[in-house]
Amino acid sequence: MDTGRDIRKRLAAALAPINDGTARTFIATMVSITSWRSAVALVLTLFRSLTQGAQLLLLVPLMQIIGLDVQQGSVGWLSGLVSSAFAAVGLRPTLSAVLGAFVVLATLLSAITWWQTIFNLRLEQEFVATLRRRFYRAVAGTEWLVFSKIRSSDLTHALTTELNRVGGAASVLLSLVTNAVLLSVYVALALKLSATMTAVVFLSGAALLLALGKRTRAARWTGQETSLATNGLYSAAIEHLGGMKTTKSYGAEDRTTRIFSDFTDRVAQMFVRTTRVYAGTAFWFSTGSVAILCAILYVSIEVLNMASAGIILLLFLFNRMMPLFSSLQNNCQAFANAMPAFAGVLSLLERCEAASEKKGGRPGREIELHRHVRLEEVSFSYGAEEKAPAIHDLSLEIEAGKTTAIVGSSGAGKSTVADLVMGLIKPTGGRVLVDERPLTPEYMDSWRDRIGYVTQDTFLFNDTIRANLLWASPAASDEEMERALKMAAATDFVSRLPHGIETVLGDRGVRLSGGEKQRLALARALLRRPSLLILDEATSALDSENERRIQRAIEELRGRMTILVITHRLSTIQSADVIHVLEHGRLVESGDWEALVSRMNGRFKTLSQAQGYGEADNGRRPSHDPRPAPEANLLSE
Ligand SMILES: Nc1ncnc2c1ncn2[C@@H]1O[C@H](COP(=O)(O)OP(=O)(O)OP(=O)(O)O)[C@@H](O)[C@H]1O
Repeated sequence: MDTGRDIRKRLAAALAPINDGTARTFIATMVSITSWRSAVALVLTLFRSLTQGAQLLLLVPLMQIIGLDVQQGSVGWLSGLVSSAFAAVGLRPTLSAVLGAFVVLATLLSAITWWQTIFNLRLEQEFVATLRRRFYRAVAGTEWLVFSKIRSSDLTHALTTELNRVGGAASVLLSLVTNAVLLSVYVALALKLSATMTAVVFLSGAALLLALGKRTRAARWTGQETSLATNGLYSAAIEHLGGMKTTKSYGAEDRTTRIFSDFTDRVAQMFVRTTRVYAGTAFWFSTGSVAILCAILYVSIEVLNMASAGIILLLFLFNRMMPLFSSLQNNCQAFANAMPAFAGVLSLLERCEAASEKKGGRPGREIELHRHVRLEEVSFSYGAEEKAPAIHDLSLEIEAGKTTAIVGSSGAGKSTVADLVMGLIKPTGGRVLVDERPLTPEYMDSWRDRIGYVTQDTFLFNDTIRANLLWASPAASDEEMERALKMAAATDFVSRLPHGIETVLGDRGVRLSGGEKQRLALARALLRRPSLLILDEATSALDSENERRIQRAIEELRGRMTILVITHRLSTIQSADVIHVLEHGRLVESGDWEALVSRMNGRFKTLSQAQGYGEADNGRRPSHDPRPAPEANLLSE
């Protein structure tokens, strides 16, 4: 036989899935976000439960009216209570008064339920929206290096599906509290009627809960598996849709469809399993409830010889209580099922918050670029697993008002230098200085405000061109936008679009060609009138005509703006004031074009010759088309 300790242990095990740290954190988070609204929800629940209890009590005068004896035992006490309530409002418990009261209470109950439904839904949505905003802010504020190591599909999955499930958990929790309060009201009434019978029902209910505790654990397991399966489905969907062109060109549609189908099957399987757990529970509860109700009837009539009014009232009460046990069990399962989603969101959130970029500082911490950006013996490693640092003891200068180029083979560390200059990553050794001021967190907002950054991987919103431009510089006027578009050689194609600057761009700007997108991204950067314009392979998708136009525009900016060009293609940097050549994260050569191409056996000279720049005219005029197919780029190793 189970000892008290055994039962306590089993009870703790049954409740473990909803009573662990995650559940406690969930409740604490929900209460802290919804604050006083949680208290209002509780008060509404209490009102609703009391109204339902009062409605049930109206059975007592009704039984009296149809001729049952309601004066015996505890029913007599309840009958006295109801009569006093009627007397308090100056009525006698006649049939019409009782039915009238019933209608009033039913209307009140419907009104409270209606209000509670909307209130709880708002509460749930507010909770999820706040959590979602907090999550997004944490993600956006995460240090670049940490962010770049998190799978974007994990973040998308957490922000969408998983946070929806967390919202579901909030709703379940509210319903769990409602059911628990209602059950307490019924229990209080039942105790008044028959302590013995209530104890029997409670023990039976508890026994059922214990017996089905395994199912709550199963619900948590299916919850975990559902999180994994939907996460897999998300990343597969994102990867497969993003790579559809490659898939088609490889004729691999069937293969990717098969991979995708596996994920889909897994998700379907997990949902079926979850429902099976719920359905099993419902089966055992309804069967158990009937058995318990029969036992109650038997004991009340045969053993306790209870009066008929008491039996009817108890039957009504227990008939309402048993589904509440079942609902509680269901709530527990659904809550346990959603907890892995919350745990996953929380773990990502904590990871992002722990790696939050410490920037912002005090107002007035302005930084200006008047003289130069200087890298002083800078080293940088992406992680302990890296064999050699990405940047090694690098010292170089980006002079204000000049155009500086960084060239080098693929993986030489060019983009890492740009990230260091922007302060997106911190040197593991050495310093980055702006006008001899170390680039520390308190200057970061001011510094980034002064940067225009254009990459090869252009990112445009699914919105109008105007909105895309204003995103970078919200106060820009129409004239400024036009000027920026002109400087980026984008005026022609924008004016040819159906609605000009008001044209809505498709998903990631798909309606535009790669070169058009790059020109818009450049216009957006120029609109900020940056002190430092960083072009990281920014003209890689442009044809020679547009590249020349942009180069001309950039040349017109000379002296007004500091420009850092990172490129494979030497055609874009012929007029750069200084060219730095990187190799394996080290600086191997620096100088202007003439100086570098005239250096015997110089690395740059070799590179320029490999790209078709001959001896004639100081190696400026390519001996053949300097623009080979990108994959044949001769700077790549
Ligand atoms: N987020 C990252 N995590 C780990 N290693 C990285 C990361 N980004 C870059 N690296 C590594 O650092 C080195 C320098 O990369 P970087 O992107 O700066 O080179 P790059 O010269 O810009 O190359 P490319 O011209 O091909 O863009 C490479 O070996 C690369 O594998």
